[in-house]
Amino acid sequence: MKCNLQCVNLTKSYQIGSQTQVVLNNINASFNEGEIIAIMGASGSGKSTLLNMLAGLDISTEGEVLLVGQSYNKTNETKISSLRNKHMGFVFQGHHLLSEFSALENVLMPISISKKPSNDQTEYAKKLMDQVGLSHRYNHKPSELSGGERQRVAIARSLVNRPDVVLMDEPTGNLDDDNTQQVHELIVQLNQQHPATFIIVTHNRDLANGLPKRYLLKNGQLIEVTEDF
Ligand SMILES: Nc1ncnc2c1ncn2[C@@H]1O[C@H](COP(=O)(O)OP(=O)(O)OP(=O)(O)O)[C@@H](O)[C@H]1O
Repeated sequence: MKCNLQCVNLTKSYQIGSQTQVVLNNINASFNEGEIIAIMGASGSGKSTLLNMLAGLDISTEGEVLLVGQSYNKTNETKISSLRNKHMGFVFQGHHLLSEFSALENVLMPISISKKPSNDQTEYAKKLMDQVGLSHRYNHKPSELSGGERQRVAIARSLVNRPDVVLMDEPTGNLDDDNTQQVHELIVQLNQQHPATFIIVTHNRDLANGLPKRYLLKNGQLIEVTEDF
C-alpha cells in the first residue's frame, strides 16, 4: 500500500510567555492511497494546527510530516510549495472561488497560476465538472451558482492536479442539510474514482460516521475510533 502522507513523532507546541501549550503530542499516523478519513475534535483540540502541519504551512516543534515520502523538514519554502502544488488538493469551508472567473476557469486555477492549461488539462477539468454534476455550469460565475454548486466547483478544483492527498476542512460547513448530504455522497464517490487519500476535518458526525476510518483529536493525540461518534 502506498503511503501518501505520514506523521512521524509529530509534535507542535506554542509558547505564550513562559507557558508552553502542547497542541499535537507525538502523533504517529500513516494515510494510504485510496483511503478516506474523517478527523473530528472539539473546538481548540488542534484540528487547524494539524491541517497546517499536514499541508506544510507550519513548522513542527519536533518530528516531521512526509508527503509522498518527502519530509517538509528537510527542504525549503519554495520546494514545499511546489511539493504541495504537485501532490495536494484543498477544499475549505468557504469555497474560496475567484468571483471574476467562470466555474471552469476556477477549476483550472491551480494549473493556470503557473502556466496556460493545455487542451488535455482543460478537458480533464471539464470531466471533473461533469463528475461533480456541473456539466451545465462551465461558464457560470460563482455569483451565478448556488452554495452547493460553488462547493462542488471547489471540490473539482481540488482534484485538477491529480493530487495524491486532498485535505478538506469542513467541506460541508456552510451548506444546508440537503446539500450537505449531496456533497457528502459526492466526496465518497470521488474517492472511489480517484486514487488519492482524502482527509476530511469535520464537525459533522453523520459525515464522519459514514466514512470507513475515523480519528478523534484529543489531548494532543490522534486516536483511531472504531465506534460511531
Ligand atoms: N499561533 C498560535 N499561537 C498560540 N497558540 C495557538 C496558535 N494557534 C493555535 N493556538 C492554540 O492551539 C490550540 C488549538 O488551536 P486550533 O485552531 O488548531 O484548534 P481547532 O481544533 O482547529 O479549533 P476550532 O474547531 O475551534 O477551529 C488552541 O488552544 C489555540 O489557542
